[in-house]
Parts: sequence; C-alpha cells; structure tokens
Amino acid sequence: MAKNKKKNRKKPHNRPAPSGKPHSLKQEQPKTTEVTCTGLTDDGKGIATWKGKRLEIPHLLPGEKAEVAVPKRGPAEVVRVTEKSEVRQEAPCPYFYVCGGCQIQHMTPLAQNDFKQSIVDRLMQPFGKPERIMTMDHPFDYRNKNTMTFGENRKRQIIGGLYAANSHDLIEIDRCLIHDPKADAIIATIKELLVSFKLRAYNEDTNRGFLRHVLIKTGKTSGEVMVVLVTGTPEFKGKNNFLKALRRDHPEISTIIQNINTRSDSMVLGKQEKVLFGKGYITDTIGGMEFEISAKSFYQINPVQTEKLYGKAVELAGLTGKETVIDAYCGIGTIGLLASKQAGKVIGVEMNKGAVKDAIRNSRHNKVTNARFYEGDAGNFMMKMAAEGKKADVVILDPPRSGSDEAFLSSVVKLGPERVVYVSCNPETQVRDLHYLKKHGYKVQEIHPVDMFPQTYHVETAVLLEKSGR
Ligand SMILES: C[S@@+](CC[C@H](N)C(=O)[O-])C[C@H]1O[C@@H](n2cnc3c(N)ncnc32)[C@H](O)[C@@H]1O
Repeated sequence: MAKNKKKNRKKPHNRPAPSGKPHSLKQEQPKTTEVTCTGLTDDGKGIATWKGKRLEIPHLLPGEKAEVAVPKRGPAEVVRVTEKSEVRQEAPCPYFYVCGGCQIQHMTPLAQNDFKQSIVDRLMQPFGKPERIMTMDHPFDYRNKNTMTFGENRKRQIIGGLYAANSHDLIEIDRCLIHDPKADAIIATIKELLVSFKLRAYNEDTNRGFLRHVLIKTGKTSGEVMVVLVTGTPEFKGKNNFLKALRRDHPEISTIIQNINTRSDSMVLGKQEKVLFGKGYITDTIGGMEFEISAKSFYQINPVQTEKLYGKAVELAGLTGKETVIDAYCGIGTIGLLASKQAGKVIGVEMNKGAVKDAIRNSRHNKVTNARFYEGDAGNFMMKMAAEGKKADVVILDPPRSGSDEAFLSSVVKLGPERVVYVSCNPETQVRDLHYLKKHGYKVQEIHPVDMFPQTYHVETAVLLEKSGR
C-alpha cells in the first residue's frame, strides 16, 4: 500500500516517530515499555535490554531513556525519548523517521564521525590503530546516483519516492537531502509529465502500467546528467513530446535512456536498454582523468570523497613508475587508470562485461597505454596468473560488500606482491580477509577510514599491507 504525501508531512520532524508501517487497528497493539539505551549496533540502532532480551531500536542513542513499543514481530520502535543524549540533534530530513535510506541523521555531525571511527577502531584492533576518518565538509547533496520508485496511491494518484524502512510501502518524497538536488528537480518534473501525458505508474501486483523507477546519474565535474526511465513495457506513449517537454524544463540533461524491466524481483534495471537521447553515457573526472559512466556500471556514489579515497589508495601503492599493478574488482577501471600514471603496467580484472568495456574505453579516452582490462572472476584470474608463475608488485583490490574469497587471497599470497592495498565498503568482511593475509605473511601498515556515505551507518576503508619482514 502506498502512503500519501499529506500523511507523511504530518510526521513530527524533531523527535523519533514510529518508523515503517503504521500499526493497523485490527492488529494487537504492541506493548510499550521504558528502556535505557546502553550502546549502538554497527548499523546505528540503540541497544537496550527488556525482560532479559536484547532490543535493537532505531533512532535511539546511548544514555537515552525512552518509551518504546515492542511488537510481537518486527523491530521495537521509539514512542518518546524521555531523557535525551547530548549528541542528539533534530534530523534535518522530514522523512528520516519513515524512510530507511539514512540511519544516523539524529546524531550530531561530530557524533556521526565518532560512531564510524569507533566501529573501524574496534574491528581493526587486531591490526593496529586506524587514522582519523576523512570526513566531508558539506555532508549532504552528495549522491551522484539517485533512484526513485514510482507507484500509485489508493486514489490512483502517481507517487514517486523511496520505500519505508523494513517495508514495501512507498513514501512520496520530493527531496532527499543526500541526493544531488538536480536529480530531485528532474524527478518532480517527470511526476508532472506522467500526469499530463496520462501515463501510469507500474503496478507490481497486476504487472500493468508504465513507469517503475527513474534513475538519475550526474557528473559532478562535467555537469552532465543521465536520466534512465525504467519501464514495465517497451511501449512509450507520447515519447517524443514527453522527451521534448522534459528537456525543455531541464536543458542540463545530456542523455536519456529507456530501460525495460519486466522482472518480478527487486532489481531496478532490466536487461534491455534504448538510448532515446544523447550518447547513452555521461562523463566525470577523478584525479584529473575523465571517466565514461553508463547506466549499469558501478561508479562510486560520492564524488567528493572518492577523490580522497582513490588518491589515498594510489598513494598507499607507493609506486615509482616500474611496478606491475593488479587492479582487482576494477569496475570501470578508475583506480587502475589513476595508478597507471605512476606504474610500469596495470592489469585490471572485473566480472561485469559492460564495466570492462567502459574501462577499455576509459583507458583510450585518457590516452593510457600501459593498462589492460580483462573480464572474469577475480579469484580465477589470479589463480591462473599464479599457476603461470606470473608476478605482481602491487595488488589493489576493491571487492563488493561480501569481500574477497580464498581463491583470490591465496593467489595473492602465491603472486607475492610487496604491497597490497585493500579498499572496502564493508570493514567486517575486510577484517576477515585481513586475518587471512596476516596469517600468510602480510602485515597491516596503515588503515584509513573514509566517510563515503554521510548520514548512513556505512563506512569505507583503505588498508595498506606489506610483506612481513620488510
Ligand atoms: C566496489 S566495486 C569496485 C569498482 C571499482 N574499483 C570502482 O571504484 O569503480 C566492486 C566491483 O567488483 C565487481 N565484482 C564482483 N564480484 C567479482 C568477482 N568475483 N570478480 C571480479 N569482479 C567482481 C563488481 O562488478 C564491481 O564492479
């Protein structure tokens, strides 16, 4: 069921409100109880004990006392904070307590930094003391990739926004404070155009209707904007006039793509794509190099912090111009291409075929002649290299949240690079992999946390390991 805008506007902004689905009158009312919060989980929830049970309660801070609702099923929710923490602030976003996108806006900026620092410090404790987290001066408006989902409310009015926390309820959102503001303005226009062109939002239950999602990518330095209209059908009634009207209101749009998604799962993008306007990709600059970004390829979502993270990763690689560098899980080749300026040669490996194509194109575009990119599983690729007796001086890896695997890590050990630079968006899986490398002769030398995702609990880290005995 979709909630309407009016309802959400009524949510109090300055104190925790029950998040997610409102309790139905027919449902048994949850018990309320008074608790004291004793700590935080790594995903930013307050920890409290009730009847010997551990509760993890969103929007509650250590030291606070609160009345909380404890339903039979699902997470406990704050009803009222009776004693507030000094580090509580009014969440700047009016949707914070219903939307699941951000989890820690109720903490002051300093408390957010301390929270992330403490997670990295604790997890990395077996390896040494991490540096101070690299923060962002303006920790809002940073997302260069923004997806809004479309649906209809009971009155069959079109709504576009995000899902409420732990639910499939769509919340009408007109502005997300971490989105690039340009993206939200374009989405507002698309909502109006859908009405004037009599186009319907897609209904997942009936598999009917037109628009499922809008994905917008923006290039921070280029100013280019990609709009991807994800539709449930290939037909696009009134397409030419729709595009004309959209571009008239937003001349900053440089390319428009229709992605057709008939899947019944939660994947945003389908396989089939049609470029309706422009070149089908946008460009952006990191470290003085220009990268082409397509609708499906991975690209870091915070360009300001990416500059810092990748700058640090290349610095940690300690290149002198002669080294063979492996850029594993290389995506569109960003880290490897930045490293290529200071390396003998770069070998990139990536599983996503489209991203590999982008990496090759990016290397040509930047006139890089010492980098090669290969499609494949990073573990298999490295095992093959090790079996062929090949060597590498530096391995840089930036795997997905699940981390690397034993095939990859054991091949790193066989290849025996002097340095390994491990970039990760999940310090928990990174720590697991660091233990493996430590056991097999590598020593952690530096740990750099970076706040890539302000207002959320996520934290990125770049870690340098060297062969022990150096
Ligand atoms: C966190 S992204 C890093 C991308 C790149 N370093 C960048 O910043 O653009 C992880 C990448 O690993 C790729 N990937 C996931 N599993 C893989 C595997 N087993 N082998 C190779 N690449 C993989 C994903 O497609 C994704 O592009």
